[in-house]
Amino acid sequence: MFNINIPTKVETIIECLELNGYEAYIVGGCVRDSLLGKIPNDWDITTNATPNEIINIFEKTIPTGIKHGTVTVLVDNIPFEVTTYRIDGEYSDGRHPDSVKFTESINKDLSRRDFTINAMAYNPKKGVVDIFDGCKDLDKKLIRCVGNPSIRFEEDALRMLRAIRFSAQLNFTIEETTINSIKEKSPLIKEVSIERIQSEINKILLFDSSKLYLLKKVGLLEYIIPEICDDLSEILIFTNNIESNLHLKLTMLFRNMSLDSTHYVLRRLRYDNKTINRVLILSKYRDYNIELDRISIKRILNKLGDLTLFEDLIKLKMANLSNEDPETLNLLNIQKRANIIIQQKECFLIKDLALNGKDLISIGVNRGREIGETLDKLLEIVIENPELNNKDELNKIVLEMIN
Ligand SMILES: Nc1ccn([C@@H]2O[C@H](COP(=O)(O)OP(=O)(O)OP(=O)(O)O)[C@@H](O)[C@H]2O)c(=O)n1
Repeated sequence: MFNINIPTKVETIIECLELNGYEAYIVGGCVRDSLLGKIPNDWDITTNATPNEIINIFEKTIPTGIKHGTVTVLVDNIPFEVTTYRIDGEYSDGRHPDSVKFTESINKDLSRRDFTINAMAYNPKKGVVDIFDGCKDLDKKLIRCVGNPSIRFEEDALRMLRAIRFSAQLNFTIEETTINSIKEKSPLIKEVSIERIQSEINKILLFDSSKLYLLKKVGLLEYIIPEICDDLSEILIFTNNIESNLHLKLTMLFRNMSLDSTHYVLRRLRYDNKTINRVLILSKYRDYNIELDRISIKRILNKLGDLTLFEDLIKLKMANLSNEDPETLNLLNIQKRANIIIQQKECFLIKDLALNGKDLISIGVNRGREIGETLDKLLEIVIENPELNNKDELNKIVLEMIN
């Protein structure tokens, strides 16, 4: 019998439910990850107690998803999701079950789950409940639907993307009937909300971006990002080569697209403004030629706004080069010099000038556009002559400018 090390708080919840006459198991991802020797992200508990019964048993609960049978139980203020065994109803929108029916049977609850490796439950006294051979599939490194794949994907079309995400996350293969069914059902992905799709795409990119080729192979990519379908194999050489960081991966993924198209696709995929801005600025300066001299480095630091994006730009440029390429060494030296510029607090942004807009007005510069133009000129002077970045010197320069 397998033994899973369950956190004490989770064990307390299971024991409490049992003492009140109910069954309780940990279920899904935490069983899968524990059997793989990985630390689970979270511990989900499933029980035959109804949501009201769960609320009555525990001191502190939050009815987080009562419609779907989920109650959050707080143990020492740590939240755990406890869900009543359920059989889902029809998913007419391919997203949410129209109705949720509870059941008394753990086996029925496991039957409605997506993949065999996610359809196992565990109880410290009873061991692993594994009616779909999830353990065998873990050994064989296989992602296989529970029962009929077509039905599973019709219930929730996102599961097609989840299959590819798990294959990226665990480095597993997708079993043949499951993959054939994804090929057949791929148009159903159009029914799924873009937010859920984006979240899975991000995980694929971060776990193993090379698995995006599978997305194309099964026909899903043409519904999600058709713009990159044609030259995907070339794009992936670069995308796989860059560190696992979302905006770097996205910048590489859209490397053959114009800035306007990149912006359009990122908006369509509902990325947040911070991610969009980072990808756009990195895409804009990806081919910018940075010289080793401090002035050139400060100019690009100014365009990017901070050192982190500068480091990202260097990483992007290096990912396009071989280790032996002399440009690699040059880029490393540029990076070192940028670090020194930052350490020495040299000014490359208007906000770091020794004078601000208010100071300029008091010196006599006209309000409005002239203020911005003067600050731009001062910054250009200070980038070339860092020693002039103090109030007295800049005052003198401004007075000369306006007289
Ligand atoms: N579309 C879905 C989503 C989830 N599940 C089931 O609900 C469990 C929990 O789902 P989720 O938290 O999304 O994923 P995990 O399997 O826990 O994996 P991870 O935390 O690594 O994302 C899954 O294991 C699976 O049994 C499902 O059958 N169909």
